[in-house]
Amino acid sequence: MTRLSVNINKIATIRNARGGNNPNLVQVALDCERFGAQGITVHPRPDERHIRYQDVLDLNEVVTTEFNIEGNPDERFIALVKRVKPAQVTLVPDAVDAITSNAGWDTIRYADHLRRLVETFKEDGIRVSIFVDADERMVEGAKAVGTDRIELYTEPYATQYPENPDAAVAPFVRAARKATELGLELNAGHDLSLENLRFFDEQIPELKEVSIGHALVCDALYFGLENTIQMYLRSLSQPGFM
Ligand SMILES: CC(=O)[C@@H](O)[C@H](O)COP(=O)(O)O
Ligand SMILES: NCC(=O)COP(=O)(O)O
Repeated sequence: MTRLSVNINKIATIRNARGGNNPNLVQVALDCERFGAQGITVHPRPDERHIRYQDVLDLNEVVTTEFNIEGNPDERFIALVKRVKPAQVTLVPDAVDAITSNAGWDTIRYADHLRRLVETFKEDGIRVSIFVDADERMVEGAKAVGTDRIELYTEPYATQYPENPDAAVAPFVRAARKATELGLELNAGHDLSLENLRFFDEQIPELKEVSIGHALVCDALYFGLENTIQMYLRSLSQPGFM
């Protein structure tokens, strides 16, 4: 079964556009859960352009599904995650000026750094996931630093999917098999959408969780949030939806 974690960054983007509290991020998170989401993902960035650090504290008071905090593990992020102790932290190697995440970790080059981070979060009982490209060497490197899970960076899949779905998914299938062989659990995310999600999930039965934000919020403009979440759930292997 693949679980759906809704990334609510873009809800915060809209709220911040006017400086007030509309839409109310906490209420949207609660509604996502009510509409079937099995997790809430946030990705605070140092400039707080969407999710603010205070949002993470506020959400932690109310989220009852899996709370997943993604981000670049700078000092402030580490302190926040250790304070909140979410179900899962996803480590993402973002450049400070990146528009969005655009690559996975080089788990070999940064092995010592990642090993220390994994240890510090595991001390607090937080499940750790490392964001990686669909590259078997990077999966092996992730295993070597002690992570529980990896999250496959799916933007390259999403880009190639319209022209050649089989070729697009092939490296992800290989990376997923490698992860399973090594005993690593598997998440995926970035640019997954109603167009490309079902095929990805069908080809990778090992998948535990997808986190989806940008496309889901765009779809919600047309279909409404409740319908949209149900449509994404129907694209995944879910008991009751198959
Ligand atoms: C790690 C990942 O792929 C997503 O969290 C993505 O980076 C979303 O961040 P933005 O909403 O800032 O684009
Ligand atoms: N980890 C990926 C995520 O949370 C959402 O990415 P996107 O759907 O906004 O591209």
